[in-house]
Amino acid sequence: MTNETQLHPDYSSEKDRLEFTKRYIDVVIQTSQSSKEKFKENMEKAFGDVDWLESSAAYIDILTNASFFEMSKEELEALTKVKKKPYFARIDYSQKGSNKEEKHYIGKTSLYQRENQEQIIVDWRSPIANLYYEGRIGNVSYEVEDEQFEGHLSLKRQYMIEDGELEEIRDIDLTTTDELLQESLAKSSSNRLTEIISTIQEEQNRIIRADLNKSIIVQGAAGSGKTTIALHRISYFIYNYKQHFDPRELMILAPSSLFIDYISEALPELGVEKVRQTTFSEYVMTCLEKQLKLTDDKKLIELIEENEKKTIETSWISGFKGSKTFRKILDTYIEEIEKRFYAKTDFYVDKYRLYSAKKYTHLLREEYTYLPIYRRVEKLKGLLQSYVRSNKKEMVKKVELFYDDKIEKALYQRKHAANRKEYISKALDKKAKRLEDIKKAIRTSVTSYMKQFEKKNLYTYYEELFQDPERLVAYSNGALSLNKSQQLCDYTLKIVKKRKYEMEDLAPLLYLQTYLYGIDKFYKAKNVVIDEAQDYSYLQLYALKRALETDMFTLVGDLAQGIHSYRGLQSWEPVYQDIFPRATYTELQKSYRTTIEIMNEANKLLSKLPYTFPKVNPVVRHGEAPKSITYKTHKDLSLLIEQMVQSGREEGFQTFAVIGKSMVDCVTIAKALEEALPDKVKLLEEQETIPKDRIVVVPSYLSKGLEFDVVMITAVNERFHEENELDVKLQYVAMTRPLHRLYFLSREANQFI
Ligand SMILES: Nc1ncnc2c1ncn2[C@@H]1O[C@H](COP(=O)(O)OP(=O)(O)OP(=O)(O)O)[C@@H](O)[C@H]1O
Repeated sequence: MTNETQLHPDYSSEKDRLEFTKRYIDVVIQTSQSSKEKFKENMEKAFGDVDWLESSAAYIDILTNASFFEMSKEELEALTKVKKKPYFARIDYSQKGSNKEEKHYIGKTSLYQRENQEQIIVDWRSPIANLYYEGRIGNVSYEVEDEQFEGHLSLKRQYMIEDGELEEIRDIDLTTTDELLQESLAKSSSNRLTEIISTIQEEQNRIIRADLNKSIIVQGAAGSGKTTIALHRISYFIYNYKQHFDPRELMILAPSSLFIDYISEALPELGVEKVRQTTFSEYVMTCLEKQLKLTDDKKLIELIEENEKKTIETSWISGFKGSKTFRKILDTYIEEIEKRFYAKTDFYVDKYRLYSAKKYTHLLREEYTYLPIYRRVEKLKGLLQSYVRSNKKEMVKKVELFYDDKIEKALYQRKHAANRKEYISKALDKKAKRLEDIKKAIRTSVTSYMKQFEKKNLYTYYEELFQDPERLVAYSNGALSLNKSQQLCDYTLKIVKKRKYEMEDLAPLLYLQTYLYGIDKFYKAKNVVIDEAQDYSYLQLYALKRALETDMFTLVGDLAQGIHSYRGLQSWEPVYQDIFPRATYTELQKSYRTTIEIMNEANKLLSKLPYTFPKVNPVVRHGEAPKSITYKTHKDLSLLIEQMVQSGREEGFQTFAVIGKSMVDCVTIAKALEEALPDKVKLLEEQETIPKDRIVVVPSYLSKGLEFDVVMITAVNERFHEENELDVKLQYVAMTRPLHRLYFLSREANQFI
């Protein structure tokens, strides 16, 4: 604790307040574990020795009122977690027209008295806490459910509380630079995702709190806090909609399991651990209720290594299958499939016409369009069955009456006994036969009527789509040449015939499933957060929106890091113009991760990309400039890395990564390092957890989204080429991973851009 803090005029009262809050939390936790009756006793035990509370209105209220702490299990768990740091800020606010100044202590979770609504800790997600993030000292306003409140903000104060002890008090106003942010950024990279609540910046706060009923698209520079914001927005959503939404109705789509592992550390702290976390491919398979055999998604790697001519020649197919043109092809295909379900004949039971083909088709194409095709057919089948059921008796009766009438007439009219007997006996036989026929027709007519319609599964439909290149050209309205169509069909059929699929087939499959068979309600999340959204194709996003029947999406991404752009997005425009027209589009240019020196170098690469991005602004934090070092042998390289890690550790850094362009280079590096430093190195492949205590070796394309204190971009045999867009992006991604230090290690000087 600094002397300055102790000299702060409010030091003593703030210390008391913290003490009070901590003890209070203890009592609530203790009492909830025993019984409510014990509450008063616990309170007296906890506060019996203090006199500074005697006059506190809150304390008196508490004593007379034990019912306030009926908390849910979740609330109690949240409280237990924050005990050592119950709040991080305070604002003093007075409502317009009132001269009463309210002190609000802001923390990760709230604690309040149910009876008089007086809050001991205000949740950072509550409306009034917005003043901490947005409000300047002076006249301010905030909104609660569309109602505007005006007032005056006289104090914004931050606290550093470590292990339950008040370390520092800082009053902030317009002129003070946000020191807490600076300090938070200077820390080493363990557990950082969780620690930003106190330092969320205004532009980030606006995104977190943006209208939850609308989608939002964020183009954010590397390190601008996209992942962090996305997670906090979920937390904010849960807080605001806890009455209406189950957290399981929210879904985070992450780029890989590795990434899920990385963010899941942050989730419990934010109270969002119950949210569904999955990847796009896993989610599609859930919706299809089938574990598909996916081919290895090696295209990117092959493009990086440039050793697969075939991949380069066919990579347009990946892009095409995610395009708007392909969506139109699917739409036409679906329309064509729908037509196959138009009825050709009227529906008869025996000789009775119960339903006309015209009416049937009308229902199918006009009335039931809210249902997927196969469900419409099911519904119509049910409708025919109910017609049969309700006409059954009458049809049987008609037959009976017809024969009974004949028999009766014969009884009176036929004079000759033998003749009459024979006639009646035949009539009875006929009647029995007709009744049998009609009963059989009643049982079978619906099934046999439905036989005119095809019954195929999704995978057959998908395969059939590629069986006729000419038809595809027609469906595409000429956008696809016959030549290309042939190439597309040959390429796809070769795989799907074996019932295998590529990553790029998943969106079309999801789309067809949605329109042909439908998606089970249970799988439909109502609100979706997508990180690294730039790697999604138009069709992936479109299909998701249709499948989930919601447009409440939070999309965060960075086109400059779009290393999958051969199949992903080239621009956000089609997303906000076409898919989510209600969306708000925002750009974040400020980067919090790294130092000015590192960001300046990374910015130089941005200008080599075919986009017009403004330069990324690093938050004012200086560090060492990136260094380039050449080495000769593998042994030299591992020595070099070892030294850097060693000196980094001495400076207090904890996480170290060696990033190579390709996996091939990484394997070489990892081998060399492993020899020098056995058991201290980890080569990171997809689907793995990141060990904190090891030097991580990771290929550039897998390092996206991750961060480390120290990064050593290393080239053995690979080179990053300036004229290759993918290479520029890969190097940019790698360069924006470090928090504090960046080194370039290569055998020759020209291996980096
Ligand atoms: N307001 C903030 N206060 C403190 N730290 C912050 C803040 N915003 C972001 N950070 C930190 O900056 C780093 C980058 O954040 P994050 O990983 O969310 O960025 P990103 O935009 O997803 O980056 P990338 O695109 O490179 O994956 C993290 O360490 C995060 O904790």
